[in-house]
Amino acid sequence: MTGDVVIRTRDLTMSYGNKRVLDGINLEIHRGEVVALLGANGAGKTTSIEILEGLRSPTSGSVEVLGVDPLHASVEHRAKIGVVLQSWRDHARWRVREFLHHFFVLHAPFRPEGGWEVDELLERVGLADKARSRILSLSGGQRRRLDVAVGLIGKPELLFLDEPTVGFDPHARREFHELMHELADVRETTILLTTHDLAEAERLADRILILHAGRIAADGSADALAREVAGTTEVRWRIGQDRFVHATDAATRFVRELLTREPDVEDLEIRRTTLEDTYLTMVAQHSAAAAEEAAR
Ligand SMILES: Nc1ncnc2c1ncn2[C@@H]1O[C@H](COP(=O)(O)OP(=O)(O)OP(=O)(O)O)[C@@H](O)[C@H]1O
Repeated sequence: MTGDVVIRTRDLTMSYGNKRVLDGINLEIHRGEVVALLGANGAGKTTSIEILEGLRSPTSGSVEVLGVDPLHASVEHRAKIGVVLQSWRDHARWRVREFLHHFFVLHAPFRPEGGWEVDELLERVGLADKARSRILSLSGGQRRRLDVAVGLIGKPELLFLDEPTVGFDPHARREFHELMHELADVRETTILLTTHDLAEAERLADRILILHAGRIAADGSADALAREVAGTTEVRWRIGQDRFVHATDAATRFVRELLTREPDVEDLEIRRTTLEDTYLTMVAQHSAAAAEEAAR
């Protein structure tokens, strides 16, 4: 992680009334990183993103996004940031191309080198054949793709995506993932996304953050987190009536030695630890640690 710091929070807290949602978040995200923010419903993901976007004022702590406090950012500064929020915008009678063109014009004064053309972007999000359709005639997934296009039109340096692929069919999801990889790898766009789809997080993100009980319960690549919990791979086998399971980082060597040692092995299964396994284990560990701390 050598790039510039694009997002920095120090001791960030957020309460709604007397309900503490974020409880001292310290975070640095670097240029070109793709970071997935995970957590249960109500964990504070949207709240965090809204604070980083400058839509919400935190209770305490400091926030810097592209070097400035997002609450006091200029229009020029905001133009460097693309946003795909959870909520739908209500522009039912607009036509798809007209709608995207509207945002293109808004961004025009700040247009960076190599920005998207409207038709090029419609093509990339798979809406070229819907360019003249009214927004009200789009399916949920198509509407979501248009939201993504609106977030991208200014060629942002930083992209916030709140559950971007809800309603996407598998094909659209695959194309979206390819586009995100291209943005991060070729254009060095920094991406912070929330998702409940852990397979998507694993596929897309260099780095996973798990938000739990107002704190960052885990921070690392999917592989590194899996290693923290146990091994990255689970090996299962049976000898006679007895069943065995072993977590390891070196599955091939382990299996080779096992078969040499135990010629009667049957039902051998090798299963990579998924992010879902890691997530559930880490949240459980964090809950137990928090309960222990509260009891002290
Ligand atoms: N404007 C608000 N006023 C009061 N409480 C709020 C407000 N917005 C969010 N909350 C509460 O803050 C907590 C965090 O909400 P937030 O929407 O940030 O969670 P989330 O992690 O994005 O959840 P989800 O996965 O369901 O989208 C929840 O308990 C929610 O009820």
